[in-house]
Amino acid sequence: MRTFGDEDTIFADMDRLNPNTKTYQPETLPERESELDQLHSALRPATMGSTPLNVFVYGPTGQGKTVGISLKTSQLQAFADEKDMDLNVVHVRCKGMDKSYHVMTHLLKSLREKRLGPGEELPSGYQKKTLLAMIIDELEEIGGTVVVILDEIDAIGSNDYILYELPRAEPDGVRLSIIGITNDLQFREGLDADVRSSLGEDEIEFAPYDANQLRDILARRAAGALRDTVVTDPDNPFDSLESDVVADDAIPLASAYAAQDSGDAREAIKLMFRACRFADDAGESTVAAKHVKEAHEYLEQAAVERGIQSLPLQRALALLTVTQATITGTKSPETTDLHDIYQVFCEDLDAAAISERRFRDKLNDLADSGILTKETRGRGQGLGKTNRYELDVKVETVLDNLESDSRLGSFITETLRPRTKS
Ligand SMILES: Nc1ncnc2c1ncn2[C@@H]1O[C@H](COP(=O)(O)OP(=O)(O)OP(=O)(O)O)[C@@H](O)[C@H]1O
Repeated sequence: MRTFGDEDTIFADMDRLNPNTKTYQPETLPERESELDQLHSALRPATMGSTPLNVFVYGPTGQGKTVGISLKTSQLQAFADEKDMDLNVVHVRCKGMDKSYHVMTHLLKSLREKRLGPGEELPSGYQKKTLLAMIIDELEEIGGTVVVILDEIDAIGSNDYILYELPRAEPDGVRLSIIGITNDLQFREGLDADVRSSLGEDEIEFAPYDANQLRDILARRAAGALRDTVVTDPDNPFDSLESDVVADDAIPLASAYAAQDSGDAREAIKLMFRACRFADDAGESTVAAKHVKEAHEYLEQAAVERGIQSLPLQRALALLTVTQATITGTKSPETTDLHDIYQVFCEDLDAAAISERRFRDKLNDLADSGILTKETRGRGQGLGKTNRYELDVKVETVLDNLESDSRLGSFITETLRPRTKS
């Protein structure tokens, strides 16, 4: 067994490469200079005793929205504290709150904690209107300038009561600004026109990072995280990176993978972090492209496994039909063949079967998420076309990840698993 403490490591400060925002928050975001300038301009009225503007911030996941807004509002808070101005920032993460009501209870709790300190109970049992009145009262108790950040606000779906009412509330003696953040572009498009115009007095887009920006981000985070690794010119982090630990091609490869996926900085950092940990755990002194490749495969596999584990029942059953066909050696089965297998499975499981057309949609969903491959072929002259499906993952991966599902577990153990052994 390895012993703690006496191992060599390539890390100087591991937290700097940890993508978890609670573990490490960057002090600067040069790639978001222009977006943060726009936010600056919306918040600046607060420094002059006026009301800062409401802002709607949108862009895909992992683009520095949360961290950027947090940097800018902390800067504003520090300024206000220095000048003895009455200003408070309240951050509510709406993820997992599926209604305006939940957002309101959490907002009220956060506002109370701002004033009274941590440990406030989540209010419950109130009517929506009463809750709104309580929020307004609490804002008035706090007074001065209050910036409310509603992060991942798309969680509330179409239930946008809070987004309609809050910007219209006029608490006495309070200069209120609301910053709504979302990574769901459809949510933004689908907002009521009134809500959009009052909440989005200013709208700021965080467009996806390109590969060069990701290279700079990774270079800055690697410097400081890894031993003997420094950036000598902050304006050109990647070009000026000097390192005894990172091979020249490692960061470009990690950035290229992330840029090709979605330009997500969180993914890029996660990939680089994993590559560094692989190298470190193997006792190697250099992080090379091979570690990045290994990390990429590892994370892709982990994502596929999570995807399989969270499949709804009908999609999981559709996947099991292709798995069954693979186990029995049927090459490229057609939808009809798979639907026949599916009906037998449904009988065995005592589950209601869906039509072949809907079943085909489930197979296509699985192909879209990279768990199956789909090929459309002609059946021969005048006979139309047919879709054929194959697993894009190992049989074992499917069985291992669905076996813990309470609806399917014993069916897999008793019916499918034994066939893999024959
Ligand atoms: N320009 C940057 N420089 C350094 N790190 C960055 C940069 N942009 C983002 N990050 C890092 O990437 C991760 C994701 O950032 P953040 O949480 O702010 O993204 P987001 O746009 O709010 O994503 P989501 O919509 O999923 O909440 C964090 O670890 C953050 O520190």
